[in-house]
Amino acid sequence: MFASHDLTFSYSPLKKFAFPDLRCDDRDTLLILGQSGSGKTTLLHLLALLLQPESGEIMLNGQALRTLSASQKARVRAQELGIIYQRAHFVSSLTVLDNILLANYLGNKKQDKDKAAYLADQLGFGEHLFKKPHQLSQGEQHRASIARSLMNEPAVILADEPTASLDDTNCRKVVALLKEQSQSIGASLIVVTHDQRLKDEFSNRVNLG
Ligand SMILES: Nc1ncnc2c1ncn2[C@@H]1O[C@H](COP(=O)(O)OP(=O)(O)OP(=O)(O)O)[C@@H](O)[C@H]1O
Repeated sequence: MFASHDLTFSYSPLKKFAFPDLRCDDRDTLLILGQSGSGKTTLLHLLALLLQPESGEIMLNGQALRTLSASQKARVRAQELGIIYQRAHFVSSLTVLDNILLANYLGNKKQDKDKAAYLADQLGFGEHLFKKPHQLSQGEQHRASIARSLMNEPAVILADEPTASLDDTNCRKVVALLKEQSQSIGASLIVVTHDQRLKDEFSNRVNLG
């Protein structure tokens, strides 16, 4: 179970955020909707332990995460969190496959090429695995980053606008795959988005305004 309580954060004295409490059980989903600038990415980065909250707590299966050391946070991030960033970040000199396998390497797990190939096929970019990231379209790069986030069977999948650059067909496919994966590995799935198409796909929703 993944939850946050009383999370606050500020970039400056003029820009303060107080986020609603969140809770997402294993195999459950949570959609966080908000307009551009409402703080969706900020919240996702807090949950991903990439930003330090001013106050409040983040709990994963009963463990408080806010006060972990930097190296403990890095371990949780690499092993327990599958993060899909708004913009995909890849090592440009490596193939798409090796970029996906990097998740295993960083999580200190065995590199699983079969799993990478399976996810790439499911996400519709199987024929691009041996290309360099810049040779893929934005949508394909985004799907590659989704595959990378799932490689270590994380306890929590955190997705920032996972469907923003996708047409309706691929949007449905990506949502279905994220749900199917979170079900099969027992993960909590948390999606932040302004994409109103996702409203009907998730029963648990929080609005950031
Ligand atoms: N590093 C930063 N320094 C200062 N202000 C920032 C920083 N990052 C974001 N902000 C501000 O905080 C607010 C929320 O940003 P955030 O990226 O979390 O919004 P968002 O809801 O994800 O928006 P979008 O849908 O456009 O990506 C914005 O007004 C933004 O300008």
